[in-house]
Amino acid sequence: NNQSKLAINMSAKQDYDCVVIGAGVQGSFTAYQLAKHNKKTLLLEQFVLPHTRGSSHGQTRIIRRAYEQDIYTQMMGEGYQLWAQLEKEAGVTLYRQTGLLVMGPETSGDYPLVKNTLLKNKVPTVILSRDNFHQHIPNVVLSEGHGALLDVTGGVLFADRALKAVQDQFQKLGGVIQDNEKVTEIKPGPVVKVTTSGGVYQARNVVITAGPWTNKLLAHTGFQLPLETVKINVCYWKEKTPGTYGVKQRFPCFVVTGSLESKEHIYGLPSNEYPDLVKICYHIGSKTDPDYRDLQTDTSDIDILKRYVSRCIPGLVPEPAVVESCMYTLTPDRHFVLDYHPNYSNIVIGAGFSGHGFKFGPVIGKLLCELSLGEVPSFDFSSFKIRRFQSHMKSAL
Ligand SMILES: Cc1cc2nc3c(=O)[nH]c(=O)nc-3n(C[C@H](O)[C@H](O)[C@H](O)COP(=O)(O)OP(=O)(O)OC[C@H]3O[C@@H](n4cnc5c(N)ncnc54)[C@H](O)[C@@H]3O)c2cc1C
Ligand SMILES: O=C(O)[C@@H]1CCCC=N1
Repeated sequence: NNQSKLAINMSAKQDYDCVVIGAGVQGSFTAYQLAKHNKKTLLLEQFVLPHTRGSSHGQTRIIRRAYEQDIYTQMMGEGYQLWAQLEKEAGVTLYRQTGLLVMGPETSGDYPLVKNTLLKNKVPTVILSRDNFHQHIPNVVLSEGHGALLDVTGGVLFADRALKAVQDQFQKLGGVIQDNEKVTEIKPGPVVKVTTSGGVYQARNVVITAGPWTNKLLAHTGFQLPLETVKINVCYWKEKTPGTYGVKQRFPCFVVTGSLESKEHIYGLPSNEYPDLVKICYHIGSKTDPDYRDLQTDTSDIDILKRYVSRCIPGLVPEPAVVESCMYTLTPDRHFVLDYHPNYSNIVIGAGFSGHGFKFGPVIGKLLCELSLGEVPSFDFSSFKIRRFQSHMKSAL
């Protein structure tokens, strides 16, 4: 019976080269890379897969090279190649090029930084003038004082499909996924002991990619990162005329960048996953505990979105037709954490993807794998090291 199976599992320790904790986009790509390097790898997930309770679910995500900082634009150079490689290996389409429309205060905040990064890194870009904006992007109103450009490489990633593809490839390479197994204890040491609701595992190396639950897991190792988890209301808005903002009509993904004066921080994707519904979200959420996400009921973001939609996207009904939930795990500077655990060099942490990590999944998986194998990382990850938070950190002991 189940009880005795559990008793047998709990007593028999199973050995792996590496245990990856958390089967979101980052853990799944890390496990896949480790298996590609012939490492005996276990990917643990607390929920039954696929699930909708973390940060990687949903049908779509934006992919883009448009960023304020060179490092992300450059990382995505390799990112696109690795996405294409997975598409080829798995025989599925994961990326649809739509372009990414960036709009924002022309001379302040993030817009001029993004423009500069794109041009400096020679990313195919079209700068739109106020005069020709309407001709290229009908049915969107460009706010007064805003500039607009198109990152031609931008588009949609089919997120759920991508997660399944990378997990399938991992298993084809001999990797093991145990879902519905929550990690309840991590005992660091030269061989790390990982206890779950279903068994006990040992590995020379562990990678923690637990998204919003990262600090709950790190508490077992006596360490905490300065992370904040927020809930995002994922809103879908109905087209007044079906197809006006459709992926098939090549309506682009878009981002409205903020500045000190205008705190819009809004982004959207063409209608695709639900017929005639355009996904538009606010990039700032309200603090939540991932185990009680649905108790966070703040909807002030939806009020901001309603005003924006009615002012700038006149072809949509300014009331969301569908609202789903997702979470960001924020660092104070909104940059990722990709590093060794400060006290245990055989535990690697990938966390704090701050609401923009999906597109980087293949690159992050590669880097976390390299760190775990003790290899020299293939790109300079100094911006992502934990020591930048020295003043924020506190011990959980
Ligand atoms: C609304 C929304 C829109 C976004 N849009 C974009 C976008 O357009 N483009 C983009 O690039 N990024 C976007 N992102 C960000 C991106 O989706 C995230 O950065 C990324 O999914 C984070 O992945 P993760 O693997 O770190 O976390 P998660 O997906 O949360 O994975 C962590 C996993 O760890 C598991 N876990 C936790 N604790 C345990 C435990 N004790 N035992 C076992 N398993 C455990 C969890 O169940 C979970 O499955 C968006 C995010 C949201 C919420
Ligand atoms: O990461 C992305 O591209 C999106 C859009 C901007 C805000 C967050 N996620």
